[in-house]
Amino acid sequence: MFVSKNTVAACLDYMKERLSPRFSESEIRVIQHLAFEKRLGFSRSDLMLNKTEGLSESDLLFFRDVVKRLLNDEPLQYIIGDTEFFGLRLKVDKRALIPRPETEELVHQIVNKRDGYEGLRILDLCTGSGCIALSLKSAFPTAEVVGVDSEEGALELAKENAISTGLEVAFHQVDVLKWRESKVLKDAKWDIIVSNPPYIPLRDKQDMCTNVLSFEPHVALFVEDDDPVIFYREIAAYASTSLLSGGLLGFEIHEDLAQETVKQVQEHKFIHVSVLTDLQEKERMVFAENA
Ligand SMILES: C[S@@+](CC[C@H](N)C(=O)[O-])C[C@H]1O[C@@H](n2cnc3c(N)ncnc32)[C@H](O)[C@@H]1O
Repeated sequence: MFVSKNTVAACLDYMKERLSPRFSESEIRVIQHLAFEKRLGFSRSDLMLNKTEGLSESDLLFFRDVVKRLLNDEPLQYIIGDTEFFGLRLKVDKRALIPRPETEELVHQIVNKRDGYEGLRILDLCTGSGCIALSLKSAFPTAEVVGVDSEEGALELAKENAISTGLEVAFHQVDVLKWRESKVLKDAKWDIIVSNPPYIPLRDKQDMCTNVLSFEPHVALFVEDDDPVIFYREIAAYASTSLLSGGLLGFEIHEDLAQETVKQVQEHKFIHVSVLTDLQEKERMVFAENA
């Protein structure tokens, strides 16, 4: 037994006591809410109103495991097993990167830029969990949406997310850096190409948190120090041949690499090239249109 009384209140106190050296009060409230929502389907108000309710032994084990894994630096989203992204509940696990709020901003920008368009053909390169592709399908129900990734595990997860959200997106295994050899990409034409590719130079590893480094797939994060914009160069080259005239190219980028990314795009004669900042005021997105 790890709490004196098996009640919701005692369990909340236990979580707070164990987590408070590492997490702020507001973070602990989020953790408590998500853990109780996952295990017992509690809303925030259920949590307030049911403090004297009893918990079973297996419930207590669940909450103890959540605490243990958090103290072992595992990201909360992997422990809970899902996350919310653009209003969709998506499964997440170590097969793919946890979708980030900045990426949600990228999706919002695309939706704003193409609001009201019908029958779009949309390609999401380096799709991971499928978060961008599925969000765009939910925003543009008449669109044909394709997501590609090099990793089998990520693609399995993306397909599971397509099933659980009921959104029809086709996912394919493609090495984006070898797009010239891809049957899926060759000869296809698109209205929108979007990508959040790996963009962290390996040298930045030393400054990164353990919960990212020890749990998230490195293939999703890192690029070689000597060519950190390799994905943008290849994707811009592909997009210049496959985006329709006026088609939109949208990238999430490394905050320090905006100008280098813009250069890759400009070399392919795109027009209306712009850099947008995220909510943290960091240069986070590049947009351009095919001439
Ligand atoms: C930064 S993650 C983005 C995942 C997802 N789009 C998101 O925004 O959360 C980059 C993704 O690129 C994939 N990737 C890495 N190298 C690749 C390659 N050569 N071709 C295609 N996908 C690749 C990784 O598997 C990973 O899923």
